[in-house]
Amino acid sequence: MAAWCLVNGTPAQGPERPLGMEGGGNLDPQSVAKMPGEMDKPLISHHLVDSNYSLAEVPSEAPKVGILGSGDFAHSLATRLVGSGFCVLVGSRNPKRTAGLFPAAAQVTSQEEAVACPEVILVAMFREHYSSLCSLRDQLTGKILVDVSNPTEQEHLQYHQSNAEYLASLFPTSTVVKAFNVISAWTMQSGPRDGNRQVPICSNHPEAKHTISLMARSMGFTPVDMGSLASAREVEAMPLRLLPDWKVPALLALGLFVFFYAYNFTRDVLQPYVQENKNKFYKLPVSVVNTSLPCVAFVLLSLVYLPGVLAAALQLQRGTKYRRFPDWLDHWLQHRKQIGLLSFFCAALHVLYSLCLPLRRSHRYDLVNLAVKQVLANNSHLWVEEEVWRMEIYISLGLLAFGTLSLLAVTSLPSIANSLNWKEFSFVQPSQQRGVSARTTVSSCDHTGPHCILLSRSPLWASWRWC
Ligand SMILES: NC(=O)C1=CN([C@@H]2O[C@H](COP(=O)(O)OP(=O)(O)OC[C@H]3O[C@@H](n4cnc5c(N)ncnc54)[C@H](OP(=O)(O)O)[C@@H]3O)[C@@H](O)[C@H]2O)C=CC1
Ligand SMILES: [Fe+3]
Repeated sequence: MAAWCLVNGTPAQGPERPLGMEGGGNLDPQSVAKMPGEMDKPLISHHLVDSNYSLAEVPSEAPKVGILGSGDFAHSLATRLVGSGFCVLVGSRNPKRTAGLFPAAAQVTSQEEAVACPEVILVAMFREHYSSLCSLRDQLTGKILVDVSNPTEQEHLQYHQSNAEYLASLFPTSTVVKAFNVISAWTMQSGPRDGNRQVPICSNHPEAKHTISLMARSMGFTPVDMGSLASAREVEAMPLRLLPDWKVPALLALGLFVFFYAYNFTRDVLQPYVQENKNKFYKLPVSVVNTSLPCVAFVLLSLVYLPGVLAAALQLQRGTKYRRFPDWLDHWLQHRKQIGLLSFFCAALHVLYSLCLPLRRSHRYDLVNLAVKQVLANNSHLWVEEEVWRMEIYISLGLLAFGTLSLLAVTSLPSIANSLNWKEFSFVQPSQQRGVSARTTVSSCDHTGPHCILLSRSPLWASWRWC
């Protein structure tokens, strides 16, 4: 049995640390959720356990959280909450059947018992079953109900009221908070990783929102305040979106690839066939693809830098930088990161394809044919100095260019970009510090320096925003 427990910051027991609980290790002892009415109790700041942790070992002062439902998400929530030092009560319609599935530290009981003590109840059920909880309305009065549900696409279109607002309408005497729906059961259980730490939270009650924010933080997530419960519909739509920012850049890359593929096919395959009756159709899967990829990469890379130049030219022409850009330019500026990463993707594919070229049988036949020709010509030493140098330099420059592009791509990862300061970032992505995006019109600013320039530093190919 492994447990590592810090009570008031003091290690209480042995050092084993279960896999997947790293998020809990980031806890700031001061930021752990304190439930209402528990503000003066000793703080359990850090509590990592494995699934064999028994209930008896959860300190009695641990903040209590109830979970209604015993499905996949309830199980992940319970595991994560137990690992973060909470005392968890799971309310099931059939506790005997489901008890064995939960960590031993979580108490699986009836729905009535699970909601009796805790001030915070996580409703891990589907919308259509919310009404089955109405019998608990009196017990839930004054408590915080956290709606973690995600509608299906069809439900999202069908209902104009979000799941959270629906829950609030069923329980008008409780406080409803929307949270955790964007986190998958797997992430919830294994702990937050880079990039998916953010938990949008909304509610009409700031105090309840604050409580759930602290709870999310103590579970290793980063709460994002989304305002009132009216935003719940937007929050529920988040998991339904499929790469929304990538649609236009991906279509652009595809369009460019089709164009260059058609051009290279006509030039390298069709033209020799028509004019010289040479069959070079074997080039379609590798050679033509490989010739098209760098063209796409180059054009995409130029499209990353072009809007910054256009924006600067527009500002020069207008004589001011404090006016909005046209919508098309603004969208273009905002999609530079995606376009840049697609450029990197095409360049990486080109490198791989190029490395595989000598593996092709056609290449081996070409080499053998060349050797035979040399023997027939009685030429024992083929060495064209210029060709040799040309190829050496070509490969070296290609690799250097790819290395530079990789650096741009790596520094565009949020975790790395966030660890760089302004000077470091502008050193790596120099031309981008002057990239301009001006959805922002700023009225109260002296516009004198970088402090007014940097509104958002989303990575990369640089969505640095200037006012
Ligand atoms: N799975 C995931 O990755 C994520 C899920 N969610 C949300 O969490 C909620 C639960 O999802 P998930 O755990 O996957 O679903 P499951 O189907 O695994 O679990 C749903 C649970 O609801 C409980 N329940 C209560 N009343 C009823 C009823 N009348 N009929 C049927 N079941 C009832 C059941 O528990 P019992 O029988 O013990 O009462 C059941 O285990 C959903 O709203 C989902 O959108 C959100 C983010 C991620
Ligand atoms: Fe090349």
